[in-house]
Order: sequence, then structure tokens, then C-alpha cells
Amino acid sequence: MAELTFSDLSKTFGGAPALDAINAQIASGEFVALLGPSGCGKTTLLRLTAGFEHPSAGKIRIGGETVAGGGRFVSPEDREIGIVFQSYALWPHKSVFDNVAYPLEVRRIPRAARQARVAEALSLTGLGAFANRMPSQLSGGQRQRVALARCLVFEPRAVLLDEPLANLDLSLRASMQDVFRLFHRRTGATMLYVTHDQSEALALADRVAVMNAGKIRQFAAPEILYREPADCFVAGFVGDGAVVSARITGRADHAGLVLNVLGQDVVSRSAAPEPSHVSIRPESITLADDAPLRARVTSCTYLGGRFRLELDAASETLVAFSRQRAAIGETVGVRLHDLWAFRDPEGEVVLQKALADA
Ligand SMILES: Nc1ncnc2c1ncn2[C@@H]1O[C@H](COP(=O)(O)OP(=O)(O)OP(=O)(O)O)[C@@H](O)[C@H]1O
Repeated sequence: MAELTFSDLSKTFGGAPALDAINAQIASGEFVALLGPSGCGKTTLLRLTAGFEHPSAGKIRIGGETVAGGGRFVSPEDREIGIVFQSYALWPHKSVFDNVAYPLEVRRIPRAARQARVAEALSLTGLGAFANRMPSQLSGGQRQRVALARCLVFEPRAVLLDEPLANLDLSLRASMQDVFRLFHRRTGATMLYVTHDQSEALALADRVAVMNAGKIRQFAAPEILYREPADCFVAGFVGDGAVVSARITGRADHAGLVLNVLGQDVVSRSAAPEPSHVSIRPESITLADDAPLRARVTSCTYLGGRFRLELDAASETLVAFSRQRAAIGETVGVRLHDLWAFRDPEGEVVLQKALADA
């Protein structure tokens, strides 16, 4: 397995930038998700890595070897990369066994070694009993397992997955997530996984690159994206909650900066000396009768074990969790705590545009 490195990587189509100076390093054996709204450049980054497109500028290295850029271009067949598409891309007239054996045939691996490796890949993906079936005799989830086994069999340097679960129904998606997790644990493969489904990205990946308009906005572990978003776009796109403008009061507390948020002084964590916004997650809101910030309940949804409330507070929509049901129109007191603040003066416009386009 190998590390992947993107340096100042750009791609334009007819003058329009699809990727804009991407810099990122993915460690050998790491599971990384590319997450972002439609058209943000996820698939373009994957296709450049696979070698289906030439970069307009910048470099791609796989395991230290430059495969694109600086006057070099290594063809897709020579990059030793496995690819899993949402459409499975299986050979319809070959059996499961022959589909999985195909990459080994192309590499002229002797028959006995071929059979052993295919058997191992089928067993690892739970397909041992299906070796002689044709793709048309398999379910969607089973076909996607064949595509995974076909990647696994030639021990690629990295595996690229382009929305591999997009064609499956919800319950199957959850069980296939387990298959990907197991596949990653057993193979230690470097994996780059494109999705626009944030729950999939947060559940599966070691780190998530959140993209918008051809740029990586933040590249971090799921819990960091949630707790410490870098800007309005990430705060609004990942996880539940609100993004609200904030003004520094000039005071600092030992626990953080004191910011004026919705008219209240709130101690907030921040990496920026002069933040402009805060991310308010549901966990940062306590409902208290005596709290000075008043909010009106606009929606109440039972989630099992708790209710999700939407609240209108000073014309902002906040999200809170409550053990008790609340009546629509009811007024509640809101106490804010443990907020994360960041500097992004133009961010709300970017976020609104991205959410409108999505
Ligand atoms: N072959 C192409 N020719 C022209 N424009 C392209 C081409 N491929 C992609 N684009 C444009 O580049 C931008 C990024 O596209 P890309 O497919 O990478 O987005 P994406 O994030 O994968 O979106 P989706 O989630 O909808 O698949 C889009 O504006 C798209 O229209």
C-alpha cells in the first residue's frame, strides 16, 4: 500500500476550474473520504488519481513516485490502483470467479497462483459460495462485493471508490459499510472514498476532506470537523446545528474568548484571535426556564429517546435536543455553552450558495 500526495493540483474544463490548487497527503493505509456537494470536484480528484484525466497544473505522487505532473504521466494500467464504481462495472458474461480473476489474467499470473488468490479474495468478501454465479444472478450488494474482491486480488497500491453505495437501498448501505470497514481492516489498503452522504463519510473514514467549489475546506478526523469546523461552510455542511455571527467583547476568560452571540456573552473555544462566527451544535444548548435568551419552538421531531427541536432565537434557527416534547409556538429559555468560534467573514454567503446549489 502506498501514500497519495496531491501538490498544487488543479484541473480546468474549458477554462472553468473543477479543482483549484489542491494540497493533501493521504498516509499509507489511511481511509479518507472526499465529501462535498454536487459539482465540488470529488470525482475529478478521483479520476486524476486513477489516471483517467491529465492535471492542468500540479502533481500527483503515489508512494513517492510522480504519476502525473512535472512532465510525467503514468497510464491508468500502470498505476496499480483498484477502482470501485457505483455501477459495479462487472463483465456480464463472466462468472464471479472469472470477473475476480481478470486482473490476474491481464498480469499473466500463473493459473495455480491465480486460483488461490481469487479463492482468498472471494472468502474475504464473503462470496465463497457464489464463485460460479453470473453477475445477473446477484443482488446489488453482492455485485459490489465482487467489485471489491476484484480490487483486492491484485494487491493494488490504493483503492478508489466512487459513490460505491449510491445504487443500494438504505438497509443494504448500512451492512455494506460494515463490509468496507472489514475490507479496510483486513487489507490495510489506502482508500479514497467519494461520497456526498455525510453520515457515510463520518462513519467510515479516518479523515474526511470536505470540499466545496474545487477546494478542500478542511481535512480532518470526523470528530474534529464536528467539534472544530474551520469555516461557515464546514460548520453548516457537516453535522447538525447552526452557524451564527459573533462579536468579540474584548474580554478573555481562562476557558476561552468571551463572545457576544445572539446578544449573550458566551465563553467560546477558538483557534482564531478575532472570530466572526460560532458553530452551535445541539449539544451546546441547554433549555432552562430562567435563561435570558428566549426562543420560539418551530418544530419538534421524535428521534427515539429524545426530541429534536428547531428554535427561532433572534431570527436565527437553532437546533436543540430535549427529553420532553415541546409544543410548536412555545417559548423556551436557551443557555449556550462550549461553542466553537472561527474567522470567516464571507462564509455565510458561500454556505448559502452551496446549500442552494445542492
Ligand atoms: N469532462 C468534463 N467536462 C467539462 N466539465 C466537467 C467534466 N467533468 C467534470 N466537469 C465539471 O467539473 C466540476 C466538478 O465535477 P465533479 O464531477 O468532479 O464533481 P463531483 O463533486 O464529483 O459531483 P457529483 O457529486 O455530482 O458527482 C463540475 O462543475 C462539472 O460540471
